[in-house]
Amino acid sequence: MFFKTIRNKWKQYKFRFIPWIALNLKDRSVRSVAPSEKDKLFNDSQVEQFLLHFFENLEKVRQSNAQTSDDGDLWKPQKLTKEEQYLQHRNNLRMMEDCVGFIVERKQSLIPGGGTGVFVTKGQVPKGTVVSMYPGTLYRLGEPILLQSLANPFIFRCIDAVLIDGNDKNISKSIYISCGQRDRHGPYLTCDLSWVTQYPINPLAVGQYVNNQSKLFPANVAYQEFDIPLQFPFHLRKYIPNINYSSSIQEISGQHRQTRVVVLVSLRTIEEGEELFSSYFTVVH
Ligand SMILES: C[S@@+](CC[C@H](N)C(=O)[O-])C[C@H]1O[C@@H](n2cnc3c(N)ncnc32)[C@H](O)[C@@H]1O
Repeated sequence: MFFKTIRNKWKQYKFRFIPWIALNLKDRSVRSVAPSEKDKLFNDSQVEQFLLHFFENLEKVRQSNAQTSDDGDLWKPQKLTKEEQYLQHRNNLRMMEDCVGFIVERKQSLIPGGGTGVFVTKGQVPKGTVVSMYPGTLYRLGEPILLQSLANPFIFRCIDAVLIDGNDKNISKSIYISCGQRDRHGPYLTCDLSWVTQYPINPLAVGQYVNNQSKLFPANVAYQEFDIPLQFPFHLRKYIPNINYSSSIQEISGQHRQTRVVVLVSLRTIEEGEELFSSYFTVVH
């Protein structure tokens, strides 16, 4: 009876972040989304085109920096020294500025006690642009997330109840890396392992640090889900900052499970120096 009540309550729970974050925050203004919109500010093909374009540009930078011609598609970010990771990150930030006209980075939040936030540190973001991605391990209904989720403020909830653990530390980090290693094809990664470090290869993959809006700082970005299609180019999958907790090839059917990504889309023009704020309390009716 008790578990049934909890299960029903959970089914009705519609906010983006799980309950123990809600308890932490004083300002719980809700962003309400009508069913017809399905919370999409951008259509799926626009998100796909954006990601293809951005990842192709990351790939160009990688190829132009490849030290030997025979390393092909080999991707070993975890083998780089801290300094090499930093240089690679700086090159990719420069690419970001050329490619989309702005840069986003993590910095101390403007909210007292708000920890780290995400800022537009260069350029201007036009309304309706992908500014960031929410990285992490994807858990479908029934997959074991309880242990990782305890006191973890980085568990994001998709509209269809898929959970994303975007914590870059402790057990969450170990699980993400081991799922990424499990799903690699020989030397070729199918997700980005670097967002758990200080210097993500994909500079968009910092969306888990975006703080919740307040009266003083209303939301300027909103979350939007997108399932990466199976035909998405294999050589660009190494820039996707998400991985399924269960193997991407389903045991029973042998079918491939799609990878979910969550992008953060600007709700208005965002100027250089502004911090990004979302609504943790988006409710979809
Ligand atoms: C998903 S994390 C965001 C990243 C976080 N700022 C950090 O440094 O790790 C969510 C946590 O950030 C903090 N946070 C987010 N929005 C906030 C706000 N408007 N005011 C105070 N703290 C906030 C709360 O501690 C919350 O549990």
